Amino acid sequence: MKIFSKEQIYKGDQLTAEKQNISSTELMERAGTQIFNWIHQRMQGAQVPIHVFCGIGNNGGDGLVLARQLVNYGYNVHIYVVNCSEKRTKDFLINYDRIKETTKKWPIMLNCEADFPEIGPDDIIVDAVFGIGLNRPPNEWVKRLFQHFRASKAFTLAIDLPSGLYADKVPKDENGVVWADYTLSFQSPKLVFFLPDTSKYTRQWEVLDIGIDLEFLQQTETEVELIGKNEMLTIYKPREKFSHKGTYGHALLIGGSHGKMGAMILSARGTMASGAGLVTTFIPKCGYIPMQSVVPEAMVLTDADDEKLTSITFDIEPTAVGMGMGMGLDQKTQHAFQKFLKSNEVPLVIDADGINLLAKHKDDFKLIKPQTVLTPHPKELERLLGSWKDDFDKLKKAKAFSKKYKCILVVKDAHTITVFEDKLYINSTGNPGLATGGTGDVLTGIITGLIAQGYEPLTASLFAVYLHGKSADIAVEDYGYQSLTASHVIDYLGQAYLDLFAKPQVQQKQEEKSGNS
Ligand SMILES: NC(=O)C1=CN([C@@H]2O[C@H](COP(=O)(O)OP(=O)(O)OC[C@H]3O[C@@H](n4cnc5c(N)ncnc54)[C@H](O)[C@@H]3O)[C@@H](O)[C@H]2O)[C@@H](O)CC1
Ligand SMILES: Nc1ncnc2c1ncn2[C@@H]1O[C@H](COP(=O)(O)OP(=O)(O)O)[C@@H](O)[C@H]1O
Ligand SMILES: [K+]
Repeated sequence: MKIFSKEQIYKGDQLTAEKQNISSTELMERAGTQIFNWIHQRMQGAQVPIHVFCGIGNNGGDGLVLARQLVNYGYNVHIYVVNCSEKRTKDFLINYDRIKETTKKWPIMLNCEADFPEIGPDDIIVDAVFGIGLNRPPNEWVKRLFQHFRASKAFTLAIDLPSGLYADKVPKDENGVVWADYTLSFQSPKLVFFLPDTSKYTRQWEVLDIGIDLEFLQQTETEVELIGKNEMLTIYKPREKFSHKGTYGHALLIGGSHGKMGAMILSARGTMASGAGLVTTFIPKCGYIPMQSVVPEAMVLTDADDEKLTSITFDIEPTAVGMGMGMGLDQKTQHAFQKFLKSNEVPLVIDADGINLLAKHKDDFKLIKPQTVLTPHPKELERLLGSWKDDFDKLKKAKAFSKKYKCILVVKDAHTITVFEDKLYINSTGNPGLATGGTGDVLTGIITGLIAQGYEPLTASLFAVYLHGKSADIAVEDYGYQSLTASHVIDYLGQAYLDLFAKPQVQQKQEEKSGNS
């Protein structure tokens, strides 16, 4: 799913109005009506007090359209105008007049803290104060209004995005933002819903279709994309009937050290489960027996050293290499790693201590070949890029790094973001059950396995991150967040593949009723 920028959203609105020959007021009517339909479908006329807080821009206009419809349908609605600026938009004013014609209970003007209404914990707040047009921090009293919302504990539904949140930067003061339970966003979700600094401002979100011009939606290239099942179905490579293990590549995994062989075992199992034809591991001698015993499907090559890697040499011809898992930072390992980077021509994934070694020897950045995949967690990313001011600064630095070295950066987090040059791909699967040792090693195994099978490195990264998270989403149903382990992610990977083609439950039920299968 495309995530449009603020500028693109404004352009889409304008183009839609022109092409569909409608006014911006009619588009606002559509937007507000969609919000109303969403609420009406769930509330069915229930008389819970609904407090609609409208700003003076178009977000406030949406709120007024909604409030008018709620009044018309007999809801218990209280309407407020958050009178924070003289600059009211045309469509706000039109809808302000319309609401005055609809009800004698005109909107209440809020000008300061003394005007704040009482809000009960079982009431509903609709936040239509600011949308994507916010261009400076709200006034102090408006910030206090947002805190008043939060203190009330009422269910808070934000329109388009929680007020006080910018579409393209991180707000400085968390008290100056509405903490929404749910956000109904027009046209596309906003990037800020997925970033560690700002995702806390909405627990859940949903996109409402307001009939923006289809051609515009399809043809506009966006910098950010949300990756879900639909995107993955188009890149999935089916297994051929007359195929054999040679068809699906030979993955080589390099890493491990005394006490950290588990990382390599998890990676190897992840690679195998991703569908690679053959897997070989290159590890220090001490890992030979554990690896052979736990992963009999994988072949093992060993370093001359017992405890660490000192010289990476092999006589196989891998189709993809994944390295760095549990590898350690010994100087001899560093030299072997550097030498390997210089000579390697095979598509490469670098993780964990591979990234740490690069970060310690920044001169080696130049050895990163185009299309190399790096999979840092936040701490490794910081070692690689230096510290950042906020999430937007982090993404800017990540894009610059990717552009400079033409590499793919898999920035791991609750919503992993894969960065390739100027594009950001946000993953939609995964859960906090993954916050446990070894899950990253499994991910590297899966990426390597997919590249070995012929997926392009970028596609392999996106698909692996998606499958890894999906597997955890399925496994968590059986194990819960606390007991989910990296091994479960491997065990459920098959379910994640199968889920790609699972029919949505509704469709399945309909087909069962009509006797289809
Ligand atoms: N396709 C879409 O997404 C559509 C969006 N619409 C709505 O339009 C919104 C954008 O509307 P606007 O551009 O009018 O802007 P908003 O209503 O989001 O924002 C605030 C308005 O107040 C002013 N302002 C900004 N920061 C302020 C501050 N700190 N204190 C006081 N005033 C401030 C701005 O000049 C702007 O006019 C969207 O978020 C959405 O709710 C709909 O009406 C129509 C369709
Ligand atoms: N709260 C979370 N929600 C979703 N995914 C998470 C969460 N925490 C961690 N993950 C995922 O788990 C993996 C952890 O990787 P990493 O930190 O490298 O672990 P390790 O080095 O122990 O293998 C990443 O894929 C990351 O995106
Ligand atoms: K809002």
